[in-house]
Amino acid sequence: MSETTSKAQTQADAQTGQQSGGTTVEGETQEELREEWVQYEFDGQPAISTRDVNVHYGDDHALHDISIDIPKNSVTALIGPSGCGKSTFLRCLNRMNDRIKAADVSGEVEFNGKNIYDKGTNLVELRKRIGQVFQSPNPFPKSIRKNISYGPRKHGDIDVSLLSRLLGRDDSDEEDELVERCLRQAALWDEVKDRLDDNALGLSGGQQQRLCIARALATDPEVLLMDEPASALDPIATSRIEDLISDLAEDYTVVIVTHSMQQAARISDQTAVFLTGGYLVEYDDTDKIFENPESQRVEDYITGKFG
Ligand SMILES: Nc1ncnc2c1ncn2[C@@H]1O[C@H](COP(=O)(O)OP(=O)(O)OP(=O)(O)O)[C@@H](O)[C@H]1O
Repeated sequence: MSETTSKAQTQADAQTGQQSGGTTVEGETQEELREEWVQYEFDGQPAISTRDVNVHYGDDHALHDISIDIPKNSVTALIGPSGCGKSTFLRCLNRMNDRIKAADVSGEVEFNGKNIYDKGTNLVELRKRIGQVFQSPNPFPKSIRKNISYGPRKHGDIDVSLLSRLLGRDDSDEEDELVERCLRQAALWDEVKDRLDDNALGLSGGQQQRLCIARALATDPEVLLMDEPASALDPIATSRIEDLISDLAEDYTVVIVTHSMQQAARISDQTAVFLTGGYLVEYDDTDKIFENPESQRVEDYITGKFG
């Protein structure tokens, strides 16, 4: 279907009843849905490319043939109604679904020229390069400093100097530099620089979430996956996280699941819209999705007719 006819065809389908009532896409394959919109094109290289990603949880087919290219150094939002597979798809991007026994993933996810689902992929290395920030802030019950340096120390990325070890000291210039860099990148340094050895659990929710972002940055990732990172925060803390995400996109690729269409519109460069049943119904520049989507279903969803 051509670009010019696709929307008209979709609307005609809706009138002839081929559309299945908006919230579901029963009877249509991902391939048929895919014909409703034009392949999203952008300048530059993708950070991640997915090809025909399917996920089953037992008999439940939770994601259908998801194929998208995610541009480097930008924010990609995944939106859609509850249960449409946003988090499942996000977890496919760094194989976090491997931890869910019932999840069966097929298809390819290409990162740095390799399919991350190939045998022999080093999962520790993969998750250092593709970090994750969760819905609720989950700092370790350790000092602010140790929250940042724990991972790099564990992986041997920070060497404690021989002198420090002989003196029984745990600190190092390398650690100090890392802690300051990550806290600055996460816009938290000024608030915590005088209490780096305090327990992180004493920070506010918004500060804890920025600490978790700083912790994710400490392993030197290329991609940050965020699953509703602001949903547990008040509006002021949310706004700080949104500003931070926009700043981070200068150096990192961010993929964010959000329930808030306003948030997706504010901070993302491109948006993928999923609908119930685990189908991708449109993927394009965020402005296009919110101002002139190709798919009638997307228009109905973003104008609040359902979902
Ligand atoms: N661990 C699991 N075991 C079995 N089924 C699961 C599991 N996680 C998700 N599912 C199912 O997969 C489908 C997609 O769920 P997922 O959490 O990915 O959707 P979502 O769009 O992120 O939802 P929400 O917006 O409510 O967080 C749902 O039908 C859900 O019940």
